[in-house]
Amino acid sequence: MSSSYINTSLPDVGDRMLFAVPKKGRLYDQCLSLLNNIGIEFNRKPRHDIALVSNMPVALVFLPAADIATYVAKGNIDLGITGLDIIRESQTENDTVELTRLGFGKCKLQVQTPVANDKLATAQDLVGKRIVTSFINLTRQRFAELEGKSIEEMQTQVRFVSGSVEAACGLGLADGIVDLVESGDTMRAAGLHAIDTILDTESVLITNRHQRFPKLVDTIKQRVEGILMARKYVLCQYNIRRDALDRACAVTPGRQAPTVTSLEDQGWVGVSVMIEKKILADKMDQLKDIGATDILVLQIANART
Ligand SMILES: Nc1ncnc2c1ncn2[C@@H]1O[C@H](COP(=O)(O)OP(=O)(O)OP(=O)(O)O)[C@@H](O)[C@H]1O
Ligand SMILES: O=P(O)(O)OC[C@H]1O[C@H](OP(=O)(O)OP(=O)(O)O)[C@H](O)[C@@H]1O
Repeated sequence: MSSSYINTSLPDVGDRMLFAVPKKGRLYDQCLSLLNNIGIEFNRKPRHDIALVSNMPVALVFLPAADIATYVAKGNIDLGITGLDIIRESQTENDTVELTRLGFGKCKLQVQTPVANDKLATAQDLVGKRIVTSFINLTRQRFAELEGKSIEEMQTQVRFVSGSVEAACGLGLADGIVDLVESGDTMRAAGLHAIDTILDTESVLITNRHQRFPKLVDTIKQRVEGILMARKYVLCQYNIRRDALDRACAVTPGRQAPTVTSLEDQGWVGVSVMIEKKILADKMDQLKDIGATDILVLQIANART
């Protein structure tokens, strides 16, 4: 459960909590931005995969995203950021605890076939055929389910390749593939289309069941959730006639309840309330319709729930 680094050129992590983040790839930039936003300060030397955090008893460990779930599940790492797809594929969901979904790294794990082959239009059409993927466990589970058989007995052949999965059909290695799709550009460029979705995935903050540092884990979780909330909501302030307050509160109920303050003019109140960004414009229109004035919208830099 505890860390045991023997390479003396590595920084001494001492009794620090180990926090794994992807060392490169799709999640890297967003993870660094999140660490910055939650006030984690560190200096990573070139080619070093461990960086000591200067303002918390934490050491960051930069690992391939694909391995992070396994390290966390086994207890070698206390906290980590990786994709839900990786957790499911590495079958570590029972040994990891999902703390928070992070809202980035969103994509779908999809079954894809050549557009030109209209005989392969549904996942069922691929049963018994050849599939290539980096997600063999999730693919086998899906096709065993479609066949109504166990993974040992299923007919569909599922083979592993580590990357450039989309090339497999064109090269004659597979009839279909299973791979991640975000914009769909990679899939379309390879002449493929999606015929089934196995999983909707995004990045998650995970820990394990052995938690050596529950307090620190909780602090980081709260900081992350504060940043996610700040990104999702704005603070809206407006004035409304006292007799229209009930209607205004129905339009903007807030996360818990609006804050209502008295104004010098007894017939009016000021309201301050959090509103989700995606419904803001609509809510402002509705407030205007019921007579609200001086409707102001303020960005939230950070929050604690
Ligand atoms: N196109 C994408 N859009 C959004 N998220 C993605 C996309 N591709 C991958 N991800 C997410 O990022 C995780 C890591 O994928 P990535 O391709 O960066 O892995 P990697 O193979 O470790 O990196 P690299 O390809 O640089 O070696 C995936 O498991 C998934 O959760
Ligand atoms: O739908 P899109 O927006 O095109 O994204 C999908 C692609 O992104 C991922 O690969 P990535 O580009 O990270 O490189 P990789 O194949 O080396 O993992 C994934 O494996 C797809 O190939």
